[in-house]
Amino acid sequence: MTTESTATATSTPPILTGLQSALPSPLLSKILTSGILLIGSGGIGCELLKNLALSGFRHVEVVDLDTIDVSNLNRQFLFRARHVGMPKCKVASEAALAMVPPYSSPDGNNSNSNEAAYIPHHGNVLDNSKFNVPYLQQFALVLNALDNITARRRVNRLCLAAGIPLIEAGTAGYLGQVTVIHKSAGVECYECQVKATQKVYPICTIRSTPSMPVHCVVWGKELYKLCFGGKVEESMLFEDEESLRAEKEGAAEEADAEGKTDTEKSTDVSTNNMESAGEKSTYMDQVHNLRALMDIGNDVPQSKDEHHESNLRIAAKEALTALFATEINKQIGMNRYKTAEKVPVPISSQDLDTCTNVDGIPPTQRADYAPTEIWTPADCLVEMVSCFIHVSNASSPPLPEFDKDDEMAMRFVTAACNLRQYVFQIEPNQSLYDAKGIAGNIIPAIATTNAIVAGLQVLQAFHILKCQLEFGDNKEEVGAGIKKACRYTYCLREKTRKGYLLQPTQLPAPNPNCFVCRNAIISLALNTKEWTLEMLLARVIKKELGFGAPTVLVGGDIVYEEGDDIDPEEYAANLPKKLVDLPSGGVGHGAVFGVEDFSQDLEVEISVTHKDEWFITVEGDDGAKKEVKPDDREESEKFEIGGKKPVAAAPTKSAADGVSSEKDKTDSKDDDSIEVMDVEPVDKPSVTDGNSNNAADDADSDIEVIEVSTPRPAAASAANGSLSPSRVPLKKRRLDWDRDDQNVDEAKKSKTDEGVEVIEIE
Ligand SMILES: Nc1ncnc2c1ncn2[C@@H]1O[C@H](COP(=O)(O)OP(=O)(O)OP(=O)(O)O)[C@@H](O)[C@H]1O
Ligand SMILES: [Zn+2]
Repeated sequence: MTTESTATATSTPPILTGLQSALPSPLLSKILTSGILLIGSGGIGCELLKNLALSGFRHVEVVDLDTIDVSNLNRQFLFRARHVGMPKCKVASEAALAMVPPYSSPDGNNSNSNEAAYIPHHGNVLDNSKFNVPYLQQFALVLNALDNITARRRVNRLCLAAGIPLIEAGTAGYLGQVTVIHKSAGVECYECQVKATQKVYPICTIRSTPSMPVHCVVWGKELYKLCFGGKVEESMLFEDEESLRAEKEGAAEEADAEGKTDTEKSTDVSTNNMESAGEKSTYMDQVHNLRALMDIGNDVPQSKDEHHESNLRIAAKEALTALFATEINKQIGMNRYKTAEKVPVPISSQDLDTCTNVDGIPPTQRADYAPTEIWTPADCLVEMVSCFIHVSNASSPPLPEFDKDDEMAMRFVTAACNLRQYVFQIEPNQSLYDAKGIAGNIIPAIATTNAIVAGLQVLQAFHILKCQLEFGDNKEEVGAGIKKACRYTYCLREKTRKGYLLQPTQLPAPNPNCFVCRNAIISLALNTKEWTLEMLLARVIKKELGFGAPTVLVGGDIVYEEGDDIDPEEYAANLPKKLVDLPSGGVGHGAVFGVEDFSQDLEVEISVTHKDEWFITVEGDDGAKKEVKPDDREESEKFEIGGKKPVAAAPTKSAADGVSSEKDKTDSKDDDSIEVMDVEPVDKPSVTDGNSNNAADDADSDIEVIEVSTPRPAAASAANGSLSPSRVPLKKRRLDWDRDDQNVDEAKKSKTDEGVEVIEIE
């Protein structure tokens, strides 16, 4: 646990007076006493913290693993330039705490219980030693403001196991969605739906501690701008003397305001940022030098002599050494990467030496070059140097902005991205082809969408608290209340037929085949004679199914176990064994084995189909699928989750179609995948009146359920890997005051007064 921020009531609370008139007093009392856990203090998280503070919440804990980067400042508005490098959760908690209205109870009692505490935890929510079921059970509810599937999955499972409601949200550009997940409400969980295949990456900031390839592609694009851009200051990696000075002054003021002594200021490095505030990065001077040698931004063009190329190589080596070694070492020394999954490893000096090796051939100029190959660190460096030389020799300047269709830009970004991946040990490395796919799908994050979504989350929090207030410890009733009151709301890009951009729908029922919330048996097809237990654990049980510390049981006997108190050697002998050769009868065709994870309170059974022939299947113009050729992927990629249950005889190849869909599924479950469905304006849905959904009728008089004729959701279902984009709601609702457009304003006003969750956005 890091530092705790507290504030006490002082005088008449002006904002709380406003809250007192806006919220019913029992709800306000509940808000004042409820503990809230927020996971993620980035784009959505900052908005949420501000909303929570201004709504009067006084007990909030915030988990985030990242530190503040310059690129966060444009919309993560709780952060200032002087905070760069500090933990996001700490700065955000302190900024939000300052917004909490002071509170004095009606009897004038300013006791300690009225003290507000916003507690930051600079850590990874995947860390089971801290963020586990008992920890979550302290809170009334959990709010997610995350940006990746792995963490969302983890919080989903923890909340289900702890029986704590989770308000999940995500945005992708203009699209967003919010929903409520709660075990006793009997509603869909985060993992109930298979994700669609289209991916976009709604990012416009740089992760200081990257964890996914997309973070490194974004960084590579900014490095392109820094090295080749017409306006170097537009790169998120740029820093100038002025902002450094402001940063230093800000940090000093902050330390003074906190009453820190000089000794504290000099020693309090990890939390206060004093030591690094205003300190120049190690690469900026070298980059300026390199730009000058390439004649970028020079007032007077450089004259180039016969030493020019070797000077350029030396400058390139200095800049790349600063970027991929010196700066990394400096940040490691300042404990900046303490939440990284693996300790970063600077690029070796041996590799960096290749920058000045005139014989080095860039991978893209080799005879056997293929855009799908993965470059080594040395390849990446040679490729980057060749880009610098290319630009320096070109008759016209490079494109000022990265363009994925510009060949040099793509080579440069692929190499830069991979070098950063090597440093942070992020897999899988990206071929030029892969990196292009990611680079082309990065869309800007939009602050307004984050703000709208965070507002909706807090309104859902009010509903949950009201249910907890009304039904107390009666879990079933609280669950039923949540199911009735809460909404799955889509934030659309196109207005609905009646002109609304928010579309609330009933919380969907769980998928009966969900192994997470419905304990459904998972079917798994793979080659049981080729797969080892080790492959199964890494590729399927951990990566695909998200188990953290699995125990594997075959025939009721443990064949593998992980955990803090387990000796890793105990089951090591089983790891290289083929599945069919495992003890207790092995895992062959038709076998059912168990996997448990006590950290997530999760137990599943996996039913296995042996399959040894895999084919690539394509869909013809007529929609029919046909197998075109044997699948030559690595063995560990040839498996299928879901699909057909095992049959008595070994299946023929036609018994296990869907190789292509298997590939799609694998793709779509990448941690960094983000799916957005096409956005369709809601045009004239066919209203089958009279069939309006009962729950909505009796739950909310303000919502009417109408049926839509097509299986396509009228709403956009979006989010950064967040909710259930492929879900196709059969029902669609609209506000009843929407029925008569002329009365919308009046009706909206009256509903707003009641604090309904549907807002019209002009
Ligand atoms: N495993 C994790 N543990 C703790 N924090 C995490 C974890 N994974 C992601 N986060 C944090 O979640 C936050 C997500 O915020 P981020 O700004 O990237 O996305 P966002 O809130 O969807 O907004 P935007 O899309 O506008 O960027 C980041 O600050 C990140 O550090
Ligand atoms: Zn589920």
